Amino acid sequence: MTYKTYATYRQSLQNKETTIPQVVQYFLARIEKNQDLNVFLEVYDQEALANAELIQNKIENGTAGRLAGMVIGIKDVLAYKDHGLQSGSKILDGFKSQFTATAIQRLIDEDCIIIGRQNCDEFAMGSSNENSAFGPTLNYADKTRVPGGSSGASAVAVQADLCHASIGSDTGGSVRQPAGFCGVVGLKPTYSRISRWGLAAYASSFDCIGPVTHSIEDAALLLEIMAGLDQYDSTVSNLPVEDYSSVTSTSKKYKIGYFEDAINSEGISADVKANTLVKLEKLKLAGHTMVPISFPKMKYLLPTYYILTMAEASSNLSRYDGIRYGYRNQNAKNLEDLYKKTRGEGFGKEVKKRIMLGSFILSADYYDAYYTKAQRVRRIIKEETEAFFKEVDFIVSPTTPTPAFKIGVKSTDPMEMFLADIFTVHANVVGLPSISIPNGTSAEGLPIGFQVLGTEFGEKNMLEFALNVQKLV
Ligand SMILES: NC(=O)C[C@H](N)C(=O)O
Repeated sequence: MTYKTYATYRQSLQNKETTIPQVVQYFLARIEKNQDLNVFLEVYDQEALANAELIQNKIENGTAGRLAGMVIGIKDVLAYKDHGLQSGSKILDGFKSQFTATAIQRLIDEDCIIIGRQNCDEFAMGSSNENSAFGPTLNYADKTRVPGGSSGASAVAVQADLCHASIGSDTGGSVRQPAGFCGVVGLKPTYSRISRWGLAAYASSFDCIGPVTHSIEDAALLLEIMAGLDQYDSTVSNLPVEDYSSVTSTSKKYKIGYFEDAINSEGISADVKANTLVKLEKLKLAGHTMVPISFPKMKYLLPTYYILTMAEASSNLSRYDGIRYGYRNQNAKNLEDLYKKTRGEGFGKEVKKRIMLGSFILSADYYDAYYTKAQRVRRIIKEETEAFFKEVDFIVSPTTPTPAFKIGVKSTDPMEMFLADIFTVHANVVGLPSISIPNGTSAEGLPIGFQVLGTEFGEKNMLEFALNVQKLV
């Protein structure tokens, strides 16, 4: 299907070149045909078709909302009332949401169509989508490779044309890293820009909801609709939501920082390095001032991120006790046995590992050595990053050090797997907005991503700059 941006599709609806029911039928057929990708855990076909009819009528009588007929898939960590929600885990077997996430409700209120829920790493813990209780999702560019994670299926859904856009979550790169691996756009807003109400908690001081789209324009539009104050999440910023969707490309000149040492380091594959350097050169030729930044503390990003997220996860996931949600072991002898058996059987390996490490990090004897120290380092990195932004307007990097890797090659080596997040975790550690946009392919035809890190609540400028980067030839 030819779909560039929601605006062009909306135009074709207004011009009666297509109808919403036709579009939904098209996606349902694509989903059916591409089942081997293992993207959707559940498809809401009948409901989507019924909504398509209703919203088509609204188009015809002029009452349709801003997203009329946009077909959206949601990652299996987002609540949608009366629909299944399992966070890619067996422990939530049979669980149905009793309310809808604020971000999703705002999209529905604008007449989008939710087509189904998408596979992901269990509780969003992973960088390859291999940690799902429902099996791995395949990258559409090469089915022997991972799509990235944890919102891997959300990225493949857009890449393989199974829906117009997806809504994922990004705790350490979970939207941007798969977007980079799949050649689509992934946006993580400033922490607290979008309400987390209805997002299954992983690491609450890092978690952000974000869109995966074909275009920067659609990412801007979805952000604008999802963002802003919410009575159910007191951490949401009260800064006014800007009109992100009005951004257009400009010829403004900026000061652009880049981590020279990281781009030239050994861990970066030759094709990622080559495409990134070409982009930096084009930015320079376009008249921007390129500023190499030295960031020796970059090596502390991953340890800080993983220590703090595991600590938060061990606390957040204590609620899955076999009593309140989903799966329950039926042969337990007493309450403690019920907890043990349910959690032992319900959680997968990666989640158990992180709960155990997180509990250790928070234990009385080690709290200061790990948790307190990591919080201090987080603060130092935040201050240092703020200092960078006194000198530059944006910081750019590849989204990932390599293109998508083969299924299975990193699943036995956690350090290797964590390294896939080296460029993306920075934004989450310091709470800043960041976007991944496509930056060509490798010699083997695998997508490569380019990442922009912006300033706090500077989404509008960042989106405008991303459009300018995309335009460079
Ligand atoms: N959730 C994320 O943002 C992905 C990250 N790789 C993690 O496992 O924590």
